[in-house]
Amino acid sequence: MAIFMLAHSIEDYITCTAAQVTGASANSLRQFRMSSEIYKYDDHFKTAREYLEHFHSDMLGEDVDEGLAMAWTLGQLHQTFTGDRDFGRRLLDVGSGPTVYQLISASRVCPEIICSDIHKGALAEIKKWKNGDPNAFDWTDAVKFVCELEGTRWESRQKQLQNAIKDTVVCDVFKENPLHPTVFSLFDTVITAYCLEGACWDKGRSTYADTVRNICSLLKPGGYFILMSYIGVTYYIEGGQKLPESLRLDPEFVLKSLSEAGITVLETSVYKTPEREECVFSDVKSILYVVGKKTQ
Ligand SMILES: C[S@@+](CC[C@H](N)C(=O)[O-])C[C@H]1O[C@@H](n2cnc3c(N)ncnc32)[C@H](O)[C@@H]1O
Repeated sequence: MAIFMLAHSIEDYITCTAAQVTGASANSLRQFRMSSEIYKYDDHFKTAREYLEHFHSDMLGEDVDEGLAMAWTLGQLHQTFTGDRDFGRRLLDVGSGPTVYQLISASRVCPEIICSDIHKGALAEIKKWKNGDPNAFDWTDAVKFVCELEGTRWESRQKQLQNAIKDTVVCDVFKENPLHPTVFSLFDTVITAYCLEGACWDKGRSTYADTVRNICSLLKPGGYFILMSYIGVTYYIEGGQKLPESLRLDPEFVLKSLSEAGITVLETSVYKTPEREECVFSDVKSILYVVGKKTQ
């Protein structure tokens, strides 16, 4: 989990890193499309790896600005996936970014997990980790934390998650079928953590509701939907400027969007972000965690 991201079209992600080589300004190269997979990750971090190092190198520590609440989040996911519900075999994670913490608990019950994101560099980080690459980001602390809750052995659970991640695919939540052109049958469970609010931050509420509908269309009737979202952001900070946010998400609107997309909400929890004098990335107020079931 981490910050909202301000670059939300594929063009934004394809900012050319050649600026460093040629001395040209990044702005003058913004229009230039590279065929390479080395895209700028967002407006704060050049690469997905930099993002990981910033937000997750002390993953169980407290980041008061963004309300990074890893222990709370892992605890919510643990409770969800150790309950009585049958989450099926096949799970899709939408907007995975370069992270896998959100899938640790799920991997105990769902043996086939597909990770998806618009950013290929983020997916490449997941692939490295799945393949046991020695340069992959280290998720051991998160895995150990969940294993303490489960009473399981972390080495075998880490392997279980690595084996469960079957593929990483490009997705775009703005498409009616976000996984197009890749074809999958409908999923038993869909998770999305901190993706839609970032993707839609300047696009308004009706676009947000469309993205909720788009990703819920990938879920089987009777399947489960798990969402984590930042709430109450009124601005993002970029280059020292406060950029007004267009969604102003509150739990009521998020839940209404889910309901309009055919999801019956079963459980919600809220984590309140600690008060702080100055915000670094945004003025996020809380985190909403939702478990729902597709009924239509
Ligand atoms: C804040 S990160 C969250 C990553 C991860 N889920 C987590 O919990 O840390 C948001 C992710 O949404 C992805 N994203 C942004 N716009 C998107 C879009 N239109 N379609 C799919 N993913 C998108 C970004 O590339 C980024 O990896």
